[in-house]
Amino acid sequence: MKNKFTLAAIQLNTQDDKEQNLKDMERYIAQAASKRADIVALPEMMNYIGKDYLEGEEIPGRTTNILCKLAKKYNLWIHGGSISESNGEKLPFNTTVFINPNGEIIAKYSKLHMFDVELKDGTKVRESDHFTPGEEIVTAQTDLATFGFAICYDMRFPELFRIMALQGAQVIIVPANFTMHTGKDHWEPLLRARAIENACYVVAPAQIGNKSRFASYGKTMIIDPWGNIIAKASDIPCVITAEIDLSLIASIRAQIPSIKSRREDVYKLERI
Ligand SMILES: O=C(O)CNC(=O)[C@H](CS)NC(=O)CCC(=O)C(=O)O
Repeated sequence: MKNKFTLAAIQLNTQDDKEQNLKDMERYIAQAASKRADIVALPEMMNYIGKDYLEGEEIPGRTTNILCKLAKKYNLWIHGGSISESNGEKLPFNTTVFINPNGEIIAKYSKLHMFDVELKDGTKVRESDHFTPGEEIVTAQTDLATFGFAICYDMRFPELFRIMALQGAQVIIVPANFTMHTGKDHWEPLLRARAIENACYVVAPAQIGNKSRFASYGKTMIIDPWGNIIAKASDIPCVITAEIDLSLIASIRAQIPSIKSRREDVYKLERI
């Protein structure tokens, strides 16, 4: 396994023109490849955000087939930020895919926690009216690193990240479409806390721009296991990159053994 590799995160302003969104995704993946990225990650709902909800795509399907071709063309890993995944007669899942450089989908994750809120700024969202929550915690061991997967609102649930860290996750990818109202106060502290408490990298590709339901906060960022923000996007659609050095994880965990010194004997949480 390489100890160091280059990770790119894409910030998008996805709107309700799916054809344009797919073109934008392709353009920014090409840009990430030109920056010699080994892996590129895209934001939540990367192919469509509109006032109504698209019906879901099969996986594999049109959007993921495009990503698989691009992964092979550019010989890189692609973490496909989420799309609406069809679920038979039921509401679709909000699902991300993880694609290897051979263009194969090796993992997929459906968002566990549904964003059902009424915010002081008037933002009212009921994600559970439009999506079915996932049922599984997903990590993937690869020759690059061991990755963990979450989506957006999931980042408010530290137990999910702790379980993925205990399952060996070294880099946790959290595609998002955060609201401006919550993002201005919570985005950075939540992401940095998940990185610090688990001594792992956290990568958050985000949506930016005004959308039909709420304005998106943006601030795509890559955070190291110490909690330093090692790359952060301007408020435009763009690609940011950072070098991932997995040896940092071991050195930080040797200094601060917060994972090892957990009091499982006291917590008695059946799941962990
Ligand atoms: O609805 C769509 O089009 C795509 N899905 C989203 O944008 C989701 C659900 S509305 N957004 C969030 O979960 C924001 C979480 C957030 O902002 C927080 O936790 O503070």
